[in-house]
Amino acid sequence: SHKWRNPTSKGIRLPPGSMGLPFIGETIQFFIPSKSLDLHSFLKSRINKYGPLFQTSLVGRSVVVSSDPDISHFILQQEGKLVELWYMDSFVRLVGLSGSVKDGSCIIAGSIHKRLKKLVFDQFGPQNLKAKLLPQLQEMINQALLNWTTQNFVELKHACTVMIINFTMSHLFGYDPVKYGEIQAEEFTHFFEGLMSLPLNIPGTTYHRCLKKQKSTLKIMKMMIEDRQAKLPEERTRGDFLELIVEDMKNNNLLTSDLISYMMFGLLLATFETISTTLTLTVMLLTQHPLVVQELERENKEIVQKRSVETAMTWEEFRSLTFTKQVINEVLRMGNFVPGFLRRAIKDIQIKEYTIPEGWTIMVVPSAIHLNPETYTDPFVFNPWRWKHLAENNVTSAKNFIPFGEGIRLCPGAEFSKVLLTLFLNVLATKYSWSQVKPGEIIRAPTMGFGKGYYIKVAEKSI
Ligand code: HEM
Repeated sequence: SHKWRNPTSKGIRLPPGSMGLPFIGETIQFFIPSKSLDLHSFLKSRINKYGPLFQTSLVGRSVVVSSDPDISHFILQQEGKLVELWYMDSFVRLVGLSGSVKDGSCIIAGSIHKRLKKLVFDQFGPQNLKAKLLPQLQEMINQALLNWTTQNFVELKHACTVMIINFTMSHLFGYDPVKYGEIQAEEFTHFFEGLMSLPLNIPGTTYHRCLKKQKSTLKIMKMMIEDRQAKLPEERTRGDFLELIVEDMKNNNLLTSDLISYMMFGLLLATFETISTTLTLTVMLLTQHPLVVQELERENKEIVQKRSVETAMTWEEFRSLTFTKQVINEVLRMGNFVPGFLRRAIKDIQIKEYTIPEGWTIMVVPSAIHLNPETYTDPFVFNPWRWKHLAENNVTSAKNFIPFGEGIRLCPGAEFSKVLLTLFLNVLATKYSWSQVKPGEIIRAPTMGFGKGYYIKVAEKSI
């Protein structure tokens, strides 16, 4: 480890670990693709060697990695006090979270953060889900699946991406393709890989393509906002997300159309990437576990036997899909789609005998928590039934299951995501059958991807 980097002169003790090579640090090891759901080898080897809290150096930054449930819980509770949100520079630039890209800091903080978060909660939270989104999501899922049966095969992540982008744009943002042109959702399929690629803004690179797509989408979003502002009095009936925002903009001049267009773009990204990845992994795992599919069918039969199959599912019926939700929990536990939650220490932080110096990056890794054999017996076995047992024995406290984060930065799309995933699973497993065109491949680098794609053929189930 490099002495010049370690402020040991202050007499503080840093967590164990190695800073690797000058400047590059251990970045290369961190980005080496791993092809399983197991803990990434970068983490595994370091946790074995140094314990659950260790130091490293990534993309030119000094980082402390936490894989300990209690330390992670503590850190995630310190937002605004000892830590603040921090994302990698290339990510920040593309998502547009930041006005000042130089130090990667995020300006959506404090009172603006609170306000925007409330807006997102209002739109994506339980109340609106129950009142409005549940039937809309069912329609989206039914239409998409029916459409997939007409195709020779679908690449699942791509197909889900298109489904979700079209839904978010039309139902939440009130997008009108006649007015603004087709959204070209398929161009977003590799957007996230672009975020994680080298930030070289040269024509031909993935990063350049992403920036271009971002720019054109932001322009459309800004037009949508301004058009809606102009029409507000007579169009106050849609009750969609854009209407809520535009109402709020009237009373707060910090909420400019530039800021809001960035936020909408960020929301779009947050929605499609996480959910399409989760859905793809879900189908992959179900294909390997036919007993789970049988149980999903059994649960559905029990619930719908009281009514015609064609009627939409009610909120009460939805709530009683206990096993289906256990499957989703199990996929979220094993999937770990967000490889690390990033924070920056705004003060020196004392943790046991160690100090995390001010300015350092802290990465909380949920995978280490979700794959901990002390909490989850045989953590690499896909076993949705374990959740019944876990609930009965009160094993999983909030600290041991954090797929949506924790604290002030808790994902405001958590309920929405769970409803969408549960509904999709219900419809797929009960009305459709599918076969793999070829086995899928899971690649973590460190975010999850599916290599050349996961291709399936979908057919309606003969009843
Ligand atoms: C399976 C689906 C999803 C997963 C696993 C997920 C996961 C997460 C996690 C772990 C965080 C916290 C990150 C941190 O603390 O650094 C987060 C934040 C966030 N998520 Fe999600 N998310 C999902 C879907 C969604 C959806 C559908 C939306 C759309 C509303 C959304 C919007 C957001 C936003 C706006 C934040 C930032 C919150 C803040 O900074 O306060 N997410 N998500």
